[in-house]
Amino acid sequence: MLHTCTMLFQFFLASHLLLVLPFLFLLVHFLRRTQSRESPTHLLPPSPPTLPVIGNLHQLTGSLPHRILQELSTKYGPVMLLHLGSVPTVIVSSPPAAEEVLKSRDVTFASRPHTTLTHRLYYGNQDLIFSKYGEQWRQLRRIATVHLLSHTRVLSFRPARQAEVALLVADIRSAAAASRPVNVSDVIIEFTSNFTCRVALGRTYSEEKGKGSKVNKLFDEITALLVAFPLRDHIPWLGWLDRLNGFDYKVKKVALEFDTFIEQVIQEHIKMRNSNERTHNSEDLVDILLSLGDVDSSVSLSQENIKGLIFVCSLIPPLFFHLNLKTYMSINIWKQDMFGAGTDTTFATIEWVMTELIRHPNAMRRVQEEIRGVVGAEAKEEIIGEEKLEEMKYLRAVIMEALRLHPIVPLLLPREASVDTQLQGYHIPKGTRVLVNAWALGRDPKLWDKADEFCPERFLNTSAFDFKGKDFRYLPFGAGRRGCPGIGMAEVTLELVLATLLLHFDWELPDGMRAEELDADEGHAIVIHRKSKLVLVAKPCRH
Ligand code: HEM
Repeated sequence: MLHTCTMLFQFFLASHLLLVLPFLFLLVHFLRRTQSRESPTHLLPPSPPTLPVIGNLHQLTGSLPHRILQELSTKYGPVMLLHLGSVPTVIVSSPPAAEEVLKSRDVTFASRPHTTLTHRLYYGNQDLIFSKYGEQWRQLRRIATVHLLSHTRVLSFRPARQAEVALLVADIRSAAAASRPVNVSDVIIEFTSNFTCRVALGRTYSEEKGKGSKVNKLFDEITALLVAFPLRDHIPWLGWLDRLNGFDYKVKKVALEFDTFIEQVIQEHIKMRNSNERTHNSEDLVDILLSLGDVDSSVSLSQENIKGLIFVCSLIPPLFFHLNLKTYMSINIWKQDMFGAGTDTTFATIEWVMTELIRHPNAMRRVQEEIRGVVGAEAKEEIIGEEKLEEMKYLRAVIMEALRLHPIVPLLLPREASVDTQLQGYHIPKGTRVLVNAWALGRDPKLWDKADEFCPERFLNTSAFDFKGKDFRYLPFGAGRRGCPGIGMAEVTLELVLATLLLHFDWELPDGMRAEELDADEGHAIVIHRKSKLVLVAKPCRH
């Protein structure tokens, strides 16, 4: 009896379900349509058509990514969704959208995506640049701003800065005396790498027999990996191919060798600290990191944190630069990654400023007059007093304008939405990557008068812009809580080097080349350098 009842009930239920299901289906469909029409909360940003598996990757070839993305955004809008393989990536290229990412929803977008390489080379992302937003990042950021890159610390590096600037001037003088053109790119990279090496490690390793070539080889391997394209990061289901083609093995091997090297640097510093056998006068960044626990009880750093901080504070790249500059150049520095947060960026900026000044003789004349006027009688001295830099307003405007046209990290560093959120009314699912196209913002004719022209005057007599991202049209150092913490260090280095070069020398193009013939092509990289090296003739100036 019970069995019959159950059968009848099941039949009844099934026949009703058959009637009810189409109705339910229509209801859900209707609700969905009403919701998407009435509220934009589930509307994704516009997107160019995608191909299966690779998404929009095929559209990113042929030119530089920031230029391609700028062109696409004129068609698809300032908040545009691309699929890089299977990775949803939003590109932002208007001031209100940038402000939402970097200011009003800063916390939501404060994480960085992790990739195979950053995870394995950057100590499981236990560094500052690639840390997810959270307690670990907060602690590392505090250490960087309070202990490593504070105003007082930047001042304390003055002797190292001045000593290296003196060597730079001597180098250029000797080229001028021999009537040789100066390879400005080479001398500037040597300066920035030597300076950072002094500040960071307090010494160089170049003179150690045998070690140089071993470390060079390691660096060759890292560079090769940095320009590779791990499938796992963009098309995860093909990740097994990374194992099959040996990529995973190489990354593991290089990460291990690299760790052994950093470990050795740390051990040398510990030994020196214990025995008081310091070979240099002031503390370097490794010393500071190692003694942090003694001076700040709130700091607790793991070995991985220390190594990660050493790694990102540009302590390693300059070392390699120093070990063998020629090898470094020959293995193609132009393809370097953000590996040298401090070194590479400062070097590339100086190169662009000199390029624009040579192409604009009026601006060159004006900035030289300013510098020579401010320095006055002191001009006989080789090195400018750093307190004089404050007075060089036009020089600052020149640097700002060069960075508007050539923001050397044109897409900033990638961010990631840590929860489902909104951006300019569009729905942004958790995990979406976000790139802010600072290059497009700086060149937008709707935002700037004569947007493609070099015109430093636009930054004179105005306090509307700064390097911290006060105005979202101008973001060469990013903005918000993940904005660049090295601005203070970069500013003084850039100003001192440029003021010195422009004080002591008049600059010309070689072989009768005309200013309009000098190219300003950009190389392929995350930090954008000139494509070719900048070679100029320096004529010592008697003031
Ligand atoms: C002209 C020189 C420089 C430029 C143009 C520059 C630019 C940038 C940019 C665009 C970012 C990403 C910001 C964002 O995502 O909003 C960044 C981050 C960073 N920069 Fe710089 N930078 C320069 C020099 C330096 C120096 C000298 C250092 C330190 C020695 C440094 C250390 C860092 C670090 C650690 C981060 C990551 C911060 C974080 O994720 O919390 N930078 N920089």
